[in-house]
Amino acid sequence: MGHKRLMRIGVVGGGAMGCGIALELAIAGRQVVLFNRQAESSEAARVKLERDAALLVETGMLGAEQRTTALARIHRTTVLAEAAVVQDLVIESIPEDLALKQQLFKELDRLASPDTLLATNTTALSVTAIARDCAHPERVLSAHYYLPAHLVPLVDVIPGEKTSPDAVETVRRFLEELGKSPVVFAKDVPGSVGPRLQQALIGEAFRIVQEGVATPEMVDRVLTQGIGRRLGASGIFDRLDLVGLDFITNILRGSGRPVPPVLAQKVDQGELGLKTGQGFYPWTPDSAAAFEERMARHLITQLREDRAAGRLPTPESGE
Ligand SMILES: NC(=O)c1ccc[n+]([C@@H]2O[C@H](COP(=O)([O-])OP(=O)(O)OC[C@H]3O[C@@H](n4cnc5c(N)ncnc54)[C@H](O)[C@@H]3O)[C@@H](O)[C@H]2O)c1
Ligand SMILES: O=C(O)[C@@H](O)[C@@H](O)[C@H](O)[C@@H](O)CO
Repeated sequence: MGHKRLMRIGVVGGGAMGCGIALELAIAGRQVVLFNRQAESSEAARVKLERDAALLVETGMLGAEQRTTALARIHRTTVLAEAAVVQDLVIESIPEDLALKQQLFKELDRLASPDTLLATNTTALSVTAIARDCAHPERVLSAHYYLPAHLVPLVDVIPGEKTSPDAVETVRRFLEELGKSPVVFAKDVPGSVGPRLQQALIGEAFRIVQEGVATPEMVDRVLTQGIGRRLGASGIFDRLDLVGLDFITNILRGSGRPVPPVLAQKVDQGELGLKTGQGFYPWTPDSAAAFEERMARHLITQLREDRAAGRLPTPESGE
């Protein structure tokens, strides 16, 4: 089935997330109407858009002329109807408050024609609940971006209980056209996957600080100079395959932690990761070497940048 190309987009809530979303849309040639309730917050959005665009130009991600054209595609308004009427898609990014979002979606649902898609950027609320008072909940879905929205590729696409498959597929394709990496999740589970993983990390970080094991600065250093560095090139399951599923099982057992059944089963079957050609992923010698090389290149890039910026000492040459 042919899917509608989404060219006119309303963004409601020009704060930290809404500005990044609007900028990326405009760079990709979309006409954007960016709604803020107050003239002051709309002016703050203008300043933020200009600053973010300037950095893209400085880093060579965007030409100077492209920047001017893109910013001109963003029309800022304090009139909600302008962001909702005659749009192909409206993306909501107002504060994380269910009653506020329900009220806004009721209003958007009334203002926008039934073929205008409505997306929420909620982090942890149910999209089904947000669409509760909409007459057309089939066009409401969640498109959860990550901060800063124009620089992090992942967008979680989450259908509500009544969202039409066509709306989901149209938004998924649209995000790909923008150069994003959309992942469609099957269930409307508040918090979906990324925020849930982050909350586990945040919870553990607080426990570590409260137990007096490390200061917040130490925790941040462990992340930025240690485990966080690798996360740009690997996830959890491919990394476990790299270190060996038997190895991680021994670590869990040694520290008195339960071994998840899916992990124990893999180890019992001799599926230990890269070294056996099968773990959570299948591996060939070539794909394993490519994975290790990609990781090494990623780490080299970060080392080089940190040393050049003086964030890490440059090692003695040994000459
Ligand atoms: N900040 C993040 O890391 C992040 C990441 C992903 C998703 N989100 C989600 O995005 C949404 C927005 O977060 P943010 O960080 O951009 O917040 P923010 O406070 O920076 O921006 C919210 C914007 O909405 C405006 N606003 C407030 N009340 C409004 C209303 N009733 N109607 C219309 N506009 C209103 C504010 O003036 C502001 O411009 C939240 O649902 C949040 O959970 C945030
Ligand atoms: O990291 C992000 O950009 C988002 O997922 C946020 O909504 C937020 O950091 C939550 O993950 C916190 O749990």
